[in-house]
Amino acid sequence: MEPQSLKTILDSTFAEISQVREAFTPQLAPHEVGTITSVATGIAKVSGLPGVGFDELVKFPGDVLGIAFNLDPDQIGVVLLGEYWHLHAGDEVQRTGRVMDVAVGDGLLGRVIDPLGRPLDGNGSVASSKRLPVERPAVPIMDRAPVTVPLQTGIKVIDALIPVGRGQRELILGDRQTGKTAIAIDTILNQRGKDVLCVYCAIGQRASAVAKAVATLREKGAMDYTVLVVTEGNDPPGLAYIAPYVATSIAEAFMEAGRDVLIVYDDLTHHARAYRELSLLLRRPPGREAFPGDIFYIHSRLLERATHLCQERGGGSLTALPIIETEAQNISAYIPTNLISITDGQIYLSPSLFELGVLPAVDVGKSVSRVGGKAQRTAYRAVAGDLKLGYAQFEELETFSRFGARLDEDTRKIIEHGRRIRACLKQPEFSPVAVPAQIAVLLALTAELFDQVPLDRMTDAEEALRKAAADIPPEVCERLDTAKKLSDEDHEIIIQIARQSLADFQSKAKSESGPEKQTDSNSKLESEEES
Ligand SMILES: Nc1ncnc2c1ncn2[C@@H]1O[C@H](COP(=O)(O)OP(=O)(O)OP(=O)(O)O)[C@@H](O)[C@H]1O
Repeated sequence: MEPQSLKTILDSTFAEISQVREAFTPQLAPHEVGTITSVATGIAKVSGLPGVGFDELVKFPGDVLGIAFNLDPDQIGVVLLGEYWHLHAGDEVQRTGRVMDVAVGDGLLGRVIDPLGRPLDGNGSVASSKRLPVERPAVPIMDRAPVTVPLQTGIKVIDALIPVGRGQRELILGDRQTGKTAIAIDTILNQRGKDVLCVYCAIGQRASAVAKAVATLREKGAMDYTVLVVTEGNDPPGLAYIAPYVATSIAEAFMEAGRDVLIVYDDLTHHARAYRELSLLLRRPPGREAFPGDIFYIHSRLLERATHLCQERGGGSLTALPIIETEAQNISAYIPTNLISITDGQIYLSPSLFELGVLPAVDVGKSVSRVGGKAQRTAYRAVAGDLKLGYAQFEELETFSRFGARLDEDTRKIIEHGRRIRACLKQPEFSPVAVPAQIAVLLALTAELFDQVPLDRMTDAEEALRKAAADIPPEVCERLDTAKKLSDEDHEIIIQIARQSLADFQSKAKSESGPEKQTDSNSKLESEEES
């Protein structure tokens, strides 16, 4: 090599090195690291993180995350969001400088995830480009619109008597094993083809119950428009605590994109219990039933996020169906009363009706929908008043008649009519009924067409009428959806169809039984009275 060229090479190398040296600016990022002082069930106490913010995520060894919850001057209380068996006092804890967020968007549809967004369905990672914080302020009042569009549940008793509107919050409450989940799942199934997306949030449920819900949704083809956020009973309480907020952020993202969304929280009793556990471990002062003072706030903050957005914000809606489990039918316990006062109505499921086989076991007298009536379709409104009155009168007289009191003809008629209303409102699970079929059954009921059908044939008669409702002309079905009032002609068309389909049952009733047999139950009552 030429000496000249060697010098040139060395010069250029030195020039490059000095350029890099000049461009280099040392970046010292302060990294706050604290240490665990103690670990308990689902929480950890950490010292040495004085700058940590409220709700900030902190990272423990083994990539376990936690949320800074109690900020005391000398140490912080952290809610752990993962398995904590390997954590010990003295382990290092790092700040992350961010709050908890979750992946949102269409990529989540059909997926089953845990509250940290990790897939539980074995279908690989969730495809999503957008993330939203888990805790978000509710939509301001000026951006909200009144509830005007119905959310059909497909359950006759609810759509007719306790209607739910899109953007409403309707509580489902009842003792254990009374069919609360079944109502929520049926409502999700009924949204098939109705342009409503669903989010089902299972909180602290048994693994078998979750597996059953997932299997049902899958089998009935409801997964295409549903997201499931799942925590099981043996997960850390921190996961149960954040699960509904995560699910709500996922639902809100759809709502803000102008979609109608339904969210089910199954159930908030477990959520309240998880929060109580965390609060007691963090030594927050206990209040009524040992729940912390802010238990009302955590639920109201959650449910306030359900709303109907105004047109300027896209017109989307988020309907919430929170579920609460009562103990010994005590609906005036602390958490149920809180939730009743936060929501816009409640559907109460009675264990006594469940035992009698009246399913769904909705106690109409204790259930109410405060805003849904305004959103209800007019065809329902034409029948709902009579139906409610007839059913309420029946319930009152039914109890009375059990004492063997002598009943006059009018009273007997009310009781017999009421029994038929109850029979028509019965419905097996996972079989939502379409609007025209529901209207046909309800109109036939109020027109007293079922009153000549014997009670033991009511199930068949009702089914026959539902099938016959397929003959309602499409233009009439359309008007049932849109018309301001059910016209006399449409009313007559539906009644005619009902009359024809019930004729068999009625004539058989007459020919088989004659007048004596028709009043079968009456004679039973009379014989009871005489004895
Ligand atoms: N309409 C119905 N027709 C027939 N069976 C029903 C109906 N609704 C609910 N069931 C049955 O009742 C049982 C209890 O229902 P479900 O699990 O929905 O109740 P739950 O109140 O959510 O229970 P839990 O308290 O365990 O959460 C289930 O076996 C379910 O199949």
